[in-house]
Amino acid sequence: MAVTPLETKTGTVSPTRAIVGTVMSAIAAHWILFLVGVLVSRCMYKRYASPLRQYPGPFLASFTRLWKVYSTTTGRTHLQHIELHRKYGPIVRIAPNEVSIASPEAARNLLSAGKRFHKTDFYGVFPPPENPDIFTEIREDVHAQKKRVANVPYSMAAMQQLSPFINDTIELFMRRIEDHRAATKNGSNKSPIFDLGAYLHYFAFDVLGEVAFSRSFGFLAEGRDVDGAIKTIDNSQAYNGIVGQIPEVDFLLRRNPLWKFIPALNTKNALITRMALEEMSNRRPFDKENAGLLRTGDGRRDLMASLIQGHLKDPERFSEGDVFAVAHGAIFAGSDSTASTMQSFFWHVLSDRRVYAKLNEEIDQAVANESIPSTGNLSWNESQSLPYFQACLREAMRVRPAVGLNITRLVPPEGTELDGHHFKAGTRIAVNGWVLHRDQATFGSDADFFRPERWLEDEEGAKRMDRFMFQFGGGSHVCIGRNLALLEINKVIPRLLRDYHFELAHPGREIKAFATFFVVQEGLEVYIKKKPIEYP
Ligand code: HEM
Repeated sequence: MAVTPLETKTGTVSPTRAIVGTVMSAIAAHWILFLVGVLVSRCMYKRYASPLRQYPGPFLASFTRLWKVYSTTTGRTHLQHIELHRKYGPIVRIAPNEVSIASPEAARNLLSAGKRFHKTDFYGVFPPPENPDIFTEIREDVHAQKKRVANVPYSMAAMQQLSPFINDTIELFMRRIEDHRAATKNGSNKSPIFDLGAYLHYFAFDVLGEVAFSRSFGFLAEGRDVDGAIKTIDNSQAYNGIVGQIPEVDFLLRRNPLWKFIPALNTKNALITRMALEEMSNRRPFDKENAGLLRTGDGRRDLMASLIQGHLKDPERFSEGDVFAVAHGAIFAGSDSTASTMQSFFWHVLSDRRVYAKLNEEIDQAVANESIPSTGNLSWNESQSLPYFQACLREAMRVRPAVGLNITRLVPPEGTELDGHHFKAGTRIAVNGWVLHRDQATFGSDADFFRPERWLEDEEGAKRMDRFMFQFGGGSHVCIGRNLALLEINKVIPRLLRDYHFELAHPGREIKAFATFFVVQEGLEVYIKKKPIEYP
C-alpha cells in the first residue's frame, strides 16, 4: 500500500513518524499518568496471566513480592500463614509466582531427596555470599559435596564424643543458677526473677563455641550477651529474612562494596566471626601432622578440626573457605534454633500445671528407681528412658517449631503434581512448619493445642505423626545439626527439671516471638527453687 507523506511547516514526514511523535509528546506531557498505566497493566498481567491466578490469597501478593517483605517485617510470618490457610484454604498464593501449601503429604514430596525441588535464591542472601556454607549453598551438586564432608563430624557418634564439653557447659549453667539464688537470698539481687529464656540462649551459644572451636563464647560466664554478639546475629537474620524475599536488593545493600566502609555493618567485626577467623589461624598450617587440632588445646577433635581433616583429604572439593564457612555457619544455624526450641518447651510445660506436675512425677520416679542419676548429668540413653519428657519435647517442636519463615523450593523443569495440582517449572512452593504441624487429619482435631499425650496413645499413630514433623526440614537439606541439638537438649532440660522447680513469673503472659528465619523469643522469666523444694 502506498504511504502518503504529510506536509508540515518544515517539510514532509511519514505517517508512522507522525504517530510516534504524537504519542511521545502525549507521554511527555502526561508521564505520571503513563507510568501509573504501565504499572497497573504490569500488575494486572502478573495477577491474571499467571497459571497461579486460580489460587486465592492476599490481593497485594498476587502481583508483587512486597507482600512477603511486609509479612517478614512484622515478625509474624508463622502466625500469618496459619491465618491465611484458615481463610483461603490449603493452597494460598503468597507472591506472583509462589504458593504456600498446607498439606504435610505435599511437604514431604517437596522436601524429599531426589525429587529435584531446589532451594531458591532466598538462601543466597545469608552470609557469606562469596563462599556459601551448607545452609546457603543453592547449587545442589556443590551442596552435596560439602554435606558429604560435614556429615562425618555431625554424626551422633561424633557428637557423643563431645558430650564432656556439653557437660562442662551444663555445670556452668547450674553455677549461674546457684549464683542467682544466692544473690536473691542475700539481697544483692534486685529481683528474684530469673531470665531462663536468656540463659538457655547463652547455653546454646556456649555449647556451639565448645563444639565448633573448643572455646566458650563466654555468655554464661558473664551472664550477658557479650559484645552484643547475639543481637548482631539476630539483626543479621532479620535482614536476611526480609531482603531474602527480594534478593536483588542485597546488591544495593550488604553486597554493595560501600557497605564494608560502615564498621558497624561490617560482619568481620562481629565477635563470632572474629573468633572463627582466629581459630582458623590458631590451627595453621593445615597439615596431616596436627590434623586441624588446636595446637594449644587438649587434643579434642572439635568441628573445625574435623572439617580441616575433610579439607586435607579433598582440598579441591572442600576448600579452606569451606572450613571457615561451615564452622561459622554452624553458629548461625544452630544457636537461635536450639535456644528457641528449649524456650518453647519450657513455656508450654510451665504454662500447663497438669503437664508440669506429670513431668515432675516422671522425673522423680526415674530418680527413685535409678533409671536416671540423682546428681550430675544425664546421658543420652538415660534421657530416652523418660517417655513423658520425650512426648513434651516432640509436642513443643510440633506446636512451636523453631523455624518461623517458610521453607521454599523451586518446581523442577519438568513441572510437578502436588496435592492433585499441577505446577509449572520455576514456580515457587512454600511450606511452613507452623501450618503443617496443625494439620488436623495428621495430628488430630485438637492439633492446635499442646497435649503431649498424643505421642503416647498409640505407637502406630505416633510413628505416622513423626513422618510429618518438619521441625528439622527434610530430604537432602534436612538439618545437619539435629544430633547436636537433640543431644544438648536431652542433657540439659531433664537436668534442670530434676534439680529445680520453676514457676512462670508472669503466668498467662505470652512469650514474645519474632520470626526472622528462626523464631527468636524473649520473656521466659521464672522463679526458681531448688528441689526438694525448700521453703524460707
Ligand atoms: C533444635 C534445633 C534446630 C532446629 C529446629 C533446626 C532446624 C533446621 C531446619 C528446619 C533446617 C532446614 C532449613 C531449610 O531447608 O531451609 C535446618 C537446616 C540446617 N541446620 Fe538446623 N536446626 C537446629 C539446630 C542446628 C544446629 C545445632 C546446627 C549446627 C550446629 C544446624 C545447622 C544446620 C545447617 C547447616 C542446615 C542446612 C542443611 C542443608 O541445607 O543441607 N542446625 N535446620
